[in-house]
Amino acid sequence: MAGGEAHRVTMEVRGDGIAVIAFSSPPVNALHIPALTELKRMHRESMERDDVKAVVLTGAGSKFCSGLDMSLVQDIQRTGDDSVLAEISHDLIDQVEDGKKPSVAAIQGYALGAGLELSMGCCARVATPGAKLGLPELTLGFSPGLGGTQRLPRLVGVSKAAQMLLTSKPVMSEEGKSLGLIDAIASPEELLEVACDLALDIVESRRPRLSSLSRTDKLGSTEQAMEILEGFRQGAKETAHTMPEKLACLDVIGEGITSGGRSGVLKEMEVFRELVLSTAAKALVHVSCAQRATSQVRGVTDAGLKPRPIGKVGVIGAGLMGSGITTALILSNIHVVLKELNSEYLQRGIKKIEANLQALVTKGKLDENGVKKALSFLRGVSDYSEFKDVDLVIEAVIEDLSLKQSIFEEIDKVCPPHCILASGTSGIDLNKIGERTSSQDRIVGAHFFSPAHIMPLLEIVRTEKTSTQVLLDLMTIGKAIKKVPLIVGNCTGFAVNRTFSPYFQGPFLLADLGVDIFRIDRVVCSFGLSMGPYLLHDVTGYGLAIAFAKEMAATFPDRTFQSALHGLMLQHGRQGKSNGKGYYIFEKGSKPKPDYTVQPIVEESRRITNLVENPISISDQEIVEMIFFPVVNEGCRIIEEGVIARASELDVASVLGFNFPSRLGGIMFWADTIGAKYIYTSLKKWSALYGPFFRPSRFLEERAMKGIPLVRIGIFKEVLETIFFV
Ligand SMILES: C[C@H](O)CC(=O)SCCNC(=O)CCNC(=O)[C@H](O)C(C)(C)COP(=O)(O)OP(=O)(O)OC[C@H]1O[C@@H](n2cnc3c(N)ncnc32)[C@H](O)[C@@H]1OP(=O)(O)O
Repeated sequence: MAGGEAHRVTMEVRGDGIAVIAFSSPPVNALHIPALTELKRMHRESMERDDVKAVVLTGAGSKFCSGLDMSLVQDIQRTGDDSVLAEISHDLIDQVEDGKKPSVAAIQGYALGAGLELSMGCCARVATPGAKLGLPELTLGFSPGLGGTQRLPRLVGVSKAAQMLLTSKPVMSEEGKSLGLIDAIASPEELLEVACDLALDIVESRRPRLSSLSRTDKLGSTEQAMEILEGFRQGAKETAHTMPEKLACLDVIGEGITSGGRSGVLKEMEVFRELVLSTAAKALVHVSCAQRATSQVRGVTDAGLKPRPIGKVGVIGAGLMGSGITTALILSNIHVVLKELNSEYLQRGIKKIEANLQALVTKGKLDENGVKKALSFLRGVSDYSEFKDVDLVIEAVIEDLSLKQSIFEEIDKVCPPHCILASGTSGIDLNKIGERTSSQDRIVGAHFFSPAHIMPLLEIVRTEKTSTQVLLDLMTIGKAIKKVPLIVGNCTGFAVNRTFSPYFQGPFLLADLGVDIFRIDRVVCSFGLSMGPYLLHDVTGYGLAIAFAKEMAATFPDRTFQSALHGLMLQHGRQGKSNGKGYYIFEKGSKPKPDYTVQPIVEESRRITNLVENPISISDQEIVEMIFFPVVNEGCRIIEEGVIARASELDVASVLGFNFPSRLGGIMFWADTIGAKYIYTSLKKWSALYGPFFRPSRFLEERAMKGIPLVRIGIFKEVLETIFFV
């Protein structure tokens, strides 16, 4: 949280001479300048006071600390000034470690990033059961900056420390205890008492006072330690071209081993500075902050309303989407009545749900008890009799307007008047879906991304009539099932599919210009997407793409490029993965292979479209640009039309809903790293050469001419300040 008032640090000196210093910055006790300044001041005071023998540092509430506040990280990135970090390292953590009196950390809930670093400065740590302890900085593109790379290896050994740092995975306090990171585990009720007792034990020499940075007992010999690091280095080298921070982090640990902890801390600061200011770190922090900012929606979360409880949900349709949505709901202990037309379809859907749960067991994310528990929240039905007490209905049938209209007409009658009526459509106009109901204010879109129990984005589509309460309720249930809810306006394709609609056209236009389709897939993968567009279409099937292309062409006839290729593929008996034959060949047990016998079909499409006489010759970079600049362009239209509230929301949507590389910061952030002017000029050139698909939007043109970025960086701070402090 940004700003000053929400941060509070208190000190209470107990009768036994222990000063309990508690810092509070809800909701996760992230550290920002005001809290750090207060913390430093109070710790210094505790060292000076005669009535204080030792200090216990703790977080207020049920959490210790989630690390440095993200808005502070963004401030450092914006100004390039990280002097504040050196101050914290020197004036706080070093003071905690080397001060006249011992300090003990009492950790509840979690200690992450700077939180764990602060606790490692203490001479002992007590944690609640299951508390998470970790250094997740590498997921943000930089390495720790407050001594974490030096103190962690000295507490848990080089191998475990390198593993924790490189994977960014936290350990629980129980493992932390066996590793030596934690000295004692205590229930939340006893935590403070145990920490105070431990502090007194140190004061009265019943326990040694240990300084993490001076310890060497867990490091082993220099040769052994360097050999361990070399092992990790070999693994990190494979990804070094995209993730250099892993190697840099290992170098910093190495510096501490060969030259001592102090020298390691200095090197760590230098590397932190370099990495935190890199484009990748800026991009990753931007996505993380933009994601958090989506939970503050003007006119919804600040409307003074309380979310209503959602105890029971009706899901209509047990196909791929319906079963995924149901899986997500029952995994979060929400009662679901799943409705299908008949028991055969229903059983098929329930099997899919069971398979979804078993896949989580295979991945180690759920155990058999968890499966049983989740299934106990599910009830399959084939009529609406059990819908009389549901709080929310999510319709997830096929994309057929008249079918959806009749379903909504029926649920409008059978469900209670407070029940939210949501459609899982991925693009049909919600006004049309709810046309035959008498309650437009409770109609809303709940667009999940497939597989719905895994993909984190939930696009909540509002019409002009959707009530604020309904939006708030759906946001709340979205969060409860671990989704990132994004409220968007109602238009064809909504925000995400509409923005990315050119991605379903551009690669086909390129093929019709003579660019090899397998090269297109390779280039898109090297750009950072997990799958190229042709393989994606094989996997998802062509039917959906053809239907969506028709819908886009009907709404935006002036700029939609329609390729004949999918239709031709179907005519030639190629359906993609579903029948094993598409652009790729699908064989059991092996990866999909390009099927070069598809070339005559691609040629046929080229002849039909007749865009150019001879195949064009372009570079890999131009392929990326010709595919993704039109996406940026459509995103600009979405922003201009107000379908989303902030450009950064498209970054979140592109990363979470479309797997756009987070290291590029999302589609609009990436566009800004290239520059609106270059994108505009390129689109203008291609539009003259290859048609209106590339025509630049007015918004892009305006930004290009005025030299204004498409996204306002630092959105997190700005949103929070607007909501909480203005
Ligand atoms: C110099 C140092 O080495 C550098 C650092 O310390 S960098 C920071 C490293 N720390 C991190 O990356 C931790 C990131 N946070 C998390 O992993 C998780 O938020 C958590 C485990 C702390 C809590 O998870 P959970 O309980 O599910 O809550 P979650 O929904 O994620 O967050 C709750 C709220 O806290 C906010 N928040 C979480 N971490 C934050 C942070 N570091 N700064 C600011 N706000 C934060 C979120 O915005 C969210 O706000 P909202 O209610 O308005 O949406």
